[in-house]
Amino acid sequence: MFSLSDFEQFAQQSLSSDAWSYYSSGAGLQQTMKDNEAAFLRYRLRPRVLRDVSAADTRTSILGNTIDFPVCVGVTAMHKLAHDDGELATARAATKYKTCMVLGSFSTTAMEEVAEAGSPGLQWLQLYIFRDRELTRSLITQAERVGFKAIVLTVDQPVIGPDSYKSASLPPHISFPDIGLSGPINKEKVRNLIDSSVTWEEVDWVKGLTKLPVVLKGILTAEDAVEAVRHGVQGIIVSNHGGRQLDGVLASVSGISFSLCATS
Ligand SMILES: Cc1cc2nc3c(=O)[nH]c(=O)nc-3n(C[C@H](O)[C@H](O)[C@H](O)COP(=O)(O)O)c2cc1C
Ligand SMILES: CCCCCCC(=O)C(=O)O
Repeated sequence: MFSLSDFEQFAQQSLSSDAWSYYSSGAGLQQTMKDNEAAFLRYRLRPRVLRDVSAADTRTSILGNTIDFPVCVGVTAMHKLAHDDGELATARAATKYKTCMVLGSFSTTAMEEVAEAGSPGLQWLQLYIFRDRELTRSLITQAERVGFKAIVLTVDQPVIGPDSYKSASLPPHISFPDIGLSGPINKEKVRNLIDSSVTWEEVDWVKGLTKLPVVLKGILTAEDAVEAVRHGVQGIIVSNHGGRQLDGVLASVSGISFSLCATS
């Protein structure tokens, strides 16, 4: 396998049809999902010259931690849909290549085990604001305890979109140990966990609960980037959730320039 499309082809052949459709689909007519890729293809780089590249170094730092190259393992739920090793395998790989992994709240492996498998690598926790605020708080406390270095609060998913998993229940081997749900899990039950009434107040609430940096994931507009800065978050991830939530919104990469202009 040489390219992402080789890998994609292999995945399609190896996965169950529900898992493949979960990993590869977008919301609605998938206009935004398709545009994410098309927008990347439209961008062109502006190379600068005469910069002494005799010792090229791809290392960079994110929120004060060094990674070997500027690509991280973004958050995706339910790694055990793809392989029994689930998030343990992803964590090992991220650590091997010295980059950051963002573990999902909907991890199919306990946070503690993922932290151990990825040690001493860099890991962040992705968080939802659950209706159950104690559960939300306990995930933050646990992330601090196991040594995660940031909280990534997903703000573009107050409701899990209807296209997120095709069947009504998840396969029986799928469980969410940190959330206390074991299989077979009903999809509606998962959707009902998330609080759709969240506002910027909850951002302040999360910030008040932890000393870890808080990163907002799912900002697409200049206005919200400015608001995020006003609320004192340490980072934003410009994203449309892979076109999996709202169809018809702008491509993630197009949001980056708006957000950069606004925050600078
Ligand atoms: C299979 C799959 C599962 C995902 N699960 C989550 C999740 O649990 N939480 C989350 O915030 N984003 C989730 N995402 C969205 C990704 O983190 C990411 O936003 C998306 O792949 C697109 O990249 P972009 O953010 O650069 O647009 C998931 C995406 C995919 C493809
Ligand atoms: C039925 C579980 C759905 C979890 C949603 C995770 C997510 O954000 C995604 O895009 O998928």
